[in-house]
Amino acid sequence: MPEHDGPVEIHVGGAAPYDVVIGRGIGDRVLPMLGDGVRRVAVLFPDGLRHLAEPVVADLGAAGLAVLELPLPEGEGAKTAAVAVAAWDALGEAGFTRSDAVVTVGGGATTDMGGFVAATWLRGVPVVHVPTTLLGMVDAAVGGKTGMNTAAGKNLVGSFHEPAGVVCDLATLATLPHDELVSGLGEVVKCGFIADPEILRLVEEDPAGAVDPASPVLAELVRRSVQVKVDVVVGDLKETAGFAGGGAGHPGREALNYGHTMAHAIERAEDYTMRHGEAVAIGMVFIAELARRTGHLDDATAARHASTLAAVGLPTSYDGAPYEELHAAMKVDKKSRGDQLRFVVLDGLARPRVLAGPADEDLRAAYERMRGA
Ligand SMILES: NC(=O)c1ccc[n+]([C@@H]2O[C@H](COP(=O)([O-])OP(=O)(O)OC[C@H]3O[C@@H](n4cnc5c(N)ncnc54)[C@H](O)[C@@H]3O)[C@@H](O)[C@H]2O)c1
Ligand SMILES: O=C(O)C(=O)C[C@@H](O)[C@H](O)[C@H](O)COP(=O)(O)O
Ligand SMILES: [Zn+2]
Repeated sequence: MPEHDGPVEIHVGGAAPYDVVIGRGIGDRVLPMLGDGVRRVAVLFPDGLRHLAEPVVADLGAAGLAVLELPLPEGEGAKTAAVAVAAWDALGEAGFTRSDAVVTVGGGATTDMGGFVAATWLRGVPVVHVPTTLLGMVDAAVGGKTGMNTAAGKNLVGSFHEPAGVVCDLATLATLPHDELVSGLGEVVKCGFIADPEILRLVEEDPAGAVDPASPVLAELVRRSVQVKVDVVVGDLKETAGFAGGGAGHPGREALNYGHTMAHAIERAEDYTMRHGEAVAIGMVFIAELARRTGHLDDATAARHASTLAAVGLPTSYDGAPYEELHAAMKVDKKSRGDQLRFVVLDGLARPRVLAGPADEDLRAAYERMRGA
């Protein structure tokens, strides 16, 4: 996406179609996405990002909409039942009806919680997402997965609720801390491995550009990653294709969970203090080794995981929790069926498939590789 070009629009088809707009200085695209009938809007944002929410609030107010500002706790602290209850109470007090809507401004934690509030209030009101992290733009804000964590694990409560639109304003990335930008690259690289190897080439060719919020390389990575996500979710919004297919063919939406079975276990072991994209990076190194050991993936493609992730400063090893703890946490992953763990592995570059019930010996060996052993 060359710098001089205008915004790019990626259409998401299906029963509730919407657009993802990617560009710079495009905050004014929120209002038209809300539609004509909307009278009131709740804007949810982390308290620390008030400066990014304010222009959106002002724009909606200037158009005559009544705006209810709902500041949330920072980051993962927003994804709790208590925060959902507080938001529902605020909407109830303000008398929000089905002609009202939600707008989220923030990272993936904000779009997950704001999307969940929109999905559940009156069984669903429209939501427009304005992701302000790389990870939110390329992944969390697109595709309609919403939710929160429980004591048992990551994202265990939620629903599918597609947004009415997504506005990825690359200008907001200017204030994003470097480590947060790098974390988003975890999901970008994931898209490269599961579907679009050109992403890997771009990252490997110019790792400095990949982590520069002003670079055209990053803009192109956002565009390509959003396209990967859109292509997957339009075919399998509710993530049923992989199980229905018995593991033999493309896993449908479960492909987007590449690296996540271990990643979510690590995040829980770390009490959600590790960034999601960092955990996904480590989880991909784990799963690449499992795929290699079980005869799915060649040595070079498996090794490429750690080298590409390390090139942009992502972690590739983790030894903070014992195998037994991580194994127990992986069992509550949504891909599990009964006692059987199911993973997304690669049968080769950009060829995802499901691996069900791998041998404990292989899991332990992949865990040892992940520990850097
Ligand atoms: N629903 C999905 O499909 C999906 C996909 C991927 C990830 N997720 C979820 O997304 C979450 C991670 O999202 P994230 O990586 O965006 O983290 P995050 O939402 O926790 O944001 C990270 C930090 O950056 C701050 N921040 C955000 N934008 C900023 C900006 N422009 N300038 C300065 N600071 C800014 C936030 O306030 C926060 O402190 C996880 O909970 C993960 O499970 C969901
Ligand atoms: O959109 C999806 O589907 C994904 O799996 C994208 C993931 O990057 C994301 O972290 C998602 O929230 C994980 O979903 P979960 O169902 O494992 O909680
Ligand atoms: Zn993820």
